[in-house]
Amino acid sequence: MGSETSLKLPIIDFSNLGQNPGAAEWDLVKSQVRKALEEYGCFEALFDKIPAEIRKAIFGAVEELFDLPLQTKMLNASKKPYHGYVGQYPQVPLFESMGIDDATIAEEVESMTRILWPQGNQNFSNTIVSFSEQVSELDQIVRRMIVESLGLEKYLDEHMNSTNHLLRVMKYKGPETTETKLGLSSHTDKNMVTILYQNQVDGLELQAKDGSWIDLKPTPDSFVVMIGDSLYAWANGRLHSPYHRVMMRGNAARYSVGLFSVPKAGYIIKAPEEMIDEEHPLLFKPFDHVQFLGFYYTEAGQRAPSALKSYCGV
Ligand SMILES: O=C(O)CCC(=O)C(=O)O
Ligand SMILES: [Fe+2]
Repeated sequence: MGSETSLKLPIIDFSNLGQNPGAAEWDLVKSQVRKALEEYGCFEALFDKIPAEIRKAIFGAVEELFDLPLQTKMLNASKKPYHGYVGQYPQVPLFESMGIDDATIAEEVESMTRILWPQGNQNFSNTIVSFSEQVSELDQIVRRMIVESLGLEKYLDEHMNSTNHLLRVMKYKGPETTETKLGLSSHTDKNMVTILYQNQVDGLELQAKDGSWIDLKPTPDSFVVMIGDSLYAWANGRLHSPYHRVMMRGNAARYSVGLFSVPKAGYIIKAPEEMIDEEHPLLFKPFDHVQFLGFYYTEAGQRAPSALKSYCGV
């Protein structure tokens, strides 16, 4: 199971898309997205609409945040798991992260910013909001392509309105030994779609369907797009939600930023009837993502090989 592989993730170029679903380029990219998500549940996306200043500024903002004293960061301790500050976990000592709910909404980000910088930090909140807005455009393009390729157009608005955007920023210290050390344990994401952007320190690994681990080495221009369990359930298993982990080497710190489209509390995730037939019997009973997360963070949920299956598998 633990073997390395020379498999490479597909790289999909979104740079030449007009805002024009139905054009030839749109359909071509859509078919690449579908294929990559069936096979890997993940791909690298080239998306040049995000200006270089914002790409650069985001890591400045992230470093500034993690450089705050621990007590300050802990002021934003999480109400929901992984939504606020997380760090100093004995099982993943190199890892810390901060979640920013509704990261595309300026007032929400500003009020969270004031917790950390009572005197305000407009530069920080502006950077977070612009980055999140730009990346959420890629999230919307990808999800629209998914909905179309599954033939679920009539659910497009419902699907798009069913989520909020959570931005999580992550820091992994370098282990500063010659050994490779665990940065973040293997898991599947529980949300709909995750889009990751990293500084140039690699470490993210993705498990292919054959069990081998692919080292991701995204270029400075690319984003890693990944499917979570909620979309896997909605598509009734047609798209893969991959296990992934972070393994750290060397001295340099790795910074990454993830935009997570997260189903709203109270929204029931239910595979549309179009997804169910003799070849594709229903995999999961309808569920509320927030309640599912509640189960995931219990001991039984953490132990289960697939928390979603244990929670609501048919
Ligand atoms: O840091 C990364 O690249 C991955 C983070 C991750 O998998 C997660 O936050 O769910
Ligand atoms: Fe993840």
